[in-house]
Amino acid sequence: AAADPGNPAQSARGKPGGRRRPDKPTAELWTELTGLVGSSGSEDGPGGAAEGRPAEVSLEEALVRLAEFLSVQLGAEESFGNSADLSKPGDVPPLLTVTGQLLALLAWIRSPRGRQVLPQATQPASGVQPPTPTGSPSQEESPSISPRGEAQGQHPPQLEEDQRAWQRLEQLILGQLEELKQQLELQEKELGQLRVGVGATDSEKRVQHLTLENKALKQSLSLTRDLLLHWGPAPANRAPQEQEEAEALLQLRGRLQEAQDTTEALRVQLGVQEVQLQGLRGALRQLQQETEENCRRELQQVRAQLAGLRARMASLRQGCGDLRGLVSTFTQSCQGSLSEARGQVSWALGALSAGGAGTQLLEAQQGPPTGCPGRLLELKGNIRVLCRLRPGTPSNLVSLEPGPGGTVTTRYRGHRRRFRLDWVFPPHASQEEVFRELESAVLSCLGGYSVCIFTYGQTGTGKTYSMEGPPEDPGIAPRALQSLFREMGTGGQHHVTLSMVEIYNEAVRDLLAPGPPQRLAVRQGPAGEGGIQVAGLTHWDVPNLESLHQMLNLGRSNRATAATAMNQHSSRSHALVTLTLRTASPSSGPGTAGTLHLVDLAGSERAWKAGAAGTSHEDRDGAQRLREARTINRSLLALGGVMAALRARRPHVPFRDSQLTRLLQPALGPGATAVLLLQVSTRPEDLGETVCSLKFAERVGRVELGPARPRRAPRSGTPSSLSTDTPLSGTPCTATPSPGSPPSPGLDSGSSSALAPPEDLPS
Ligand SMILES: Nc1ncnc2c1ncn2[C@@H]1O[C@H](COP(=O)(O)OP(=O)(O)OP(=O)(O)O)[C@@H](O)[C@H]1O
Repeated sequence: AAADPGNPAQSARGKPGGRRRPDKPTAELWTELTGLVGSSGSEDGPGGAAEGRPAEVSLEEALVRLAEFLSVQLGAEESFGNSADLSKPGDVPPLLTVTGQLLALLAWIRSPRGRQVLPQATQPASGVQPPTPTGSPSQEESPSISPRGEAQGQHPPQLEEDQRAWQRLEQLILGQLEELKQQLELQEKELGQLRVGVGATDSEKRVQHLTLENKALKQSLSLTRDLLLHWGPAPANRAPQEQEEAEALLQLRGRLQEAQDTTEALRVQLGVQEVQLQGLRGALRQLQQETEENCRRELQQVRAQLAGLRARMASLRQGCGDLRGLVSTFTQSCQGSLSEARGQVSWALGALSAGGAGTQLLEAQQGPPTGCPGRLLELKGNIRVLCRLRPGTPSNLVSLEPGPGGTVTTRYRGHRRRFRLDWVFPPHASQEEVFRELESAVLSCLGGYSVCIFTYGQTGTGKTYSMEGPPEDPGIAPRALQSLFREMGTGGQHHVTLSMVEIYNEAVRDLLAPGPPQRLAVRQGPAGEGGIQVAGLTHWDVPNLESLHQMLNLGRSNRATAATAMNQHSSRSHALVTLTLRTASPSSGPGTAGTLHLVDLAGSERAWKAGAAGTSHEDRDGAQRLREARTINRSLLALGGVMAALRARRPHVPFRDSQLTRLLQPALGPGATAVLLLQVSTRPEDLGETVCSLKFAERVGRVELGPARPRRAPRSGTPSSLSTDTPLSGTPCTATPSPGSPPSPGLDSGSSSALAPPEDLPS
């Protein structure tokens, strides 16, 4: 009350009709109260005794006035709309609580027991009449709050009534105490809830509220204690009461302290929980991130595994297909071998029955070769890759280990790469050495095998040199023909035919046609029979080696060549020479039809390097070279695609992508034997293309065509040069000249005038 002396007066002034006593304004009550405080204290108090009042005021009187003041104060608060909701124990204002406690104290003082304990304290020490507390907070609750003087002057029935009222009040106060207890319990419960962990902000507010309440309670209690100390009975008489009060106070203080401690502990706990909560939130966030990350990673792994499984499944499927192919190839090979054996047996039997016993051995020796070399090749299903290095300035960027299973090592753009090939010929290797390695394959044609030898490489690396060679040092083709004719001897057991075409700017031209070369149409053979047909292609019977050389020279001269920056006599086309060797079959059994394809591919080249970059109308030659280079590269690319498909054993092989691959289809079919002679340059400026060529050759080396098997000769019709499966039929072919007759009038002279290239070909 001493802490805020101004407010009571102000609040009382604005509400004259409240519970406040009309004849005693709040200011007056306050003055009285402060006067009491001053008078009850020491003499240096704020002047109560100095105003002439008696020095002693009874405790009861003082409490009555204090209660009166507080009740007026409560009334004022209520009138300003600050009325508390008494149904909620937590909302009971401290002022009401203190007032209630004061009233309880007063009731106790006025009770018989209180009067016994405090006989003097309830009596005013002097003759001061305390004011009548008619404006007490609740007339019903405290009917007997009246000055002690009045009580003394009352009649006995009135006294009894007072006592009953006091008892009621006592019960009421006890009820209030019970309520307070309940409040405390509720607070404890709330604190418990807070402990459980309600929202941090609400909890803090609640804690602050409770702290304030505790503070107010503490203040009210200390005020009560002060009042009790000041207005209590004399030390001698007050001892038991003081002790009791002190105990009660101690209890209250203890409870207060407890509540404070609890609050403090709760606050600390809340702080800890907050920190823990923050930590948990952080951990949760981190956990979420980690989980997301893990999920993402696992998803990626699963996807990768799935992709791997798919790839594996695809490869397994492919492997299955390959296996099926191998099985069928094996079956076919067995059947082929069987029929070959049957043919040989029947041929031998026929020979035996026709001739005498003395000639048996000789004829057996002159019979169809058993094809031992071919049988050796049968075991190698792969395309064989031989590599020949062009003579030139030695470079330390290309090194080699020559011989069978040799290697070529390149150092290109800081990468060292080693390529292993079936055979590596050093730059100084002779034409003879190269052919020796191919001879067995060439001779296997006599046993009915299909053999294809093709040269591949960058322009100017010696493909034509290796295939044709100069007259003084012939290459593979002349040597092969010579070897074949030597092997065949003069027995006339074989029927040899020859055809020769070139593919220039994707046009197929007959290099041995008796007249100007015509563009020929390439078609797929009849459905189910396989193979291809070249309509109008001339097949020449070759009676002897001399005629064969003449024909080859003629075809070679008809081939399109031109001078480029890389090669003075660069072949601008792919040339295919096809030699068919049919055994003159005995009447009792079928013969064989071997085929030898000799393919001199045009060189792969970079347009700018080959000096073929001209595009202007004036530079017609340059434009022509550029066009040639483009078609050459495109067809070589198609050949690479075919090789890749064959190597991967894809069900579809893109033979139709270019004329070159279409014509090579029979030569690269199942059961055929193919040999690639790779020509490379060791010049540093050609290193890029050397590496590309070696890579291509390495890939080709992995292509499996299946075990080689001989072919049976067709019963009739024109021999098939480009399709070993099916004879050319449907479109009539050019009449085959009779054996021994020259192919054309100009053939003997070797002139190309009779078979002059068309106007669009370079002369
Ligand atoms: N091993 C070799 N020994 C001697 N000379 C060679 C050898 N290889 C190539 N040459 C020479 O190199 C030049 C080019 O050779 P060739 O015409 O055969 O190359 P190419 O690869 O056929 O070129 P293109 O693809 O342009 O037709 C020729 O003059 C040839 O004589």
